[in-house]
Amino acid sequence: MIEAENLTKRYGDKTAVDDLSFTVVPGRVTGFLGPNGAGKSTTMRLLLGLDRPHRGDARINGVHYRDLPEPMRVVGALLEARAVHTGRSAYNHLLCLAQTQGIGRKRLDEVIELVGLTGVARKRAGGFSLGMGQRLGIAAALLGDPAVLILDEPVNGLDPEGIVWIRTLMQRLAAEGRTVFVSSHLMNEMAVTADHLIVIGRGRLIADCSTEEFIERSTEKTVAVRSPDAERLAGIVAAEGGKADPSGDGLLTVTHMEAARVGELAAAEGIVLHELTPRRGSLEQAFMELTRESVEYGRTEAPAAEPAAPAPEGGSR
Ligand SMILES: Nc1ncnc2c1ncn2[C@@H]1O[C@H](COP(=O)(O)OP(=O)(O)OP(=O)(O)O)[C@@H](O)[C@H]1O
Repeated sequence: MIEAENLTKRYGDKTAVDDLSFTVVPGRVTGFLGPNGAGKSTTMRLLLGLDRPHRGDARINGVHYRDLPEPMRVVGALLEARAVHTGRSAYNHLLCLAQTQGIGRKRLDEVIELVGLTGVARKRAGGFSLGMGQRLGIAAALLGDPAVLILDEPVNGLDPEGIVWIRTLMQRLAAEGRTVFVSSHLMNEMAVTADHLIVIGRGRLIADCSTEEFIERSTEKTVAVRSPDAERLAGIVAAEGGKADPSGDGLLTVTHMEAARVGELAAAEGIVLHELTPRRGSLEQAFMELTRESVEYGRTEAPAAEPAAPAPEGGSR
């Protein structure tokens, strides 16, 4: 469990984290979202005792990070600005870390295998690609078999296969009962990875709820209706308080009315439907909507398009 209580951190006259309180519970993946400069990395640094808050408190499993006797066995972390500029091999890099906490070579081999670096473990880590460096960072985070994981942008630099791999790994770690707290700016990815979201803007809490609820709350639901008699149906929907926008080819986008009601009205009037699909907004839309006020640099254009995340295995989130 991770607990942040009234966390506040200032840099000069800039308040990076502003009276932030939240709890991250075990057994699910909790996504940490916020526009650039919202304070995500600062919050993670505060949780990990790498920075001192001006006010408030951060605890991991009830204890301040600095008071953990063997921190790597309790919390594993991957920080965004990690960069392994080392002449050491990946194996030796992990071995040094393991030795500081009395972690054996068996576990070392396990994590190297787990992150898929077995073939390159003896190669110089400094020459690794961004994606391989990311895997090495994740291996380091997992070394102590910790119950809590704090991962800052773990999918950064990973290819699509790597992204699915880290998603599956995070979900598995959470299913094992661990606390998994992960920041990302890839909304589609978070939508299929995280069960719960903590969203911040300008250092303040904006939302702390399930991913479903976040999308539900912040985007308008629509219904896609296709009918050879779209024009007449649009009039009927409008007369009943809905709004139907035609977009050609017999397609209407209906708002302010549930799909069931549209179907009932069509049936009552003997209007044939070729499609009736409830649609909900995307996490990206919800995020843009909720954080509009708190984008730090007054950005007005949409963020760079993100490739759609493939559906998770065996899930529909
Ligand atoms: N060491 C520092 N000195 C001065 N200002 C800082 C420092 N670290 C962070 N900040 C400022 O604090 C605010 C929060 O930064 P932080 O890196 O925590 O945000 P973030 O949500 O992680 O952003 P991003 O998504 O861009 O990584 C920003 O305005 C940033 O410029």
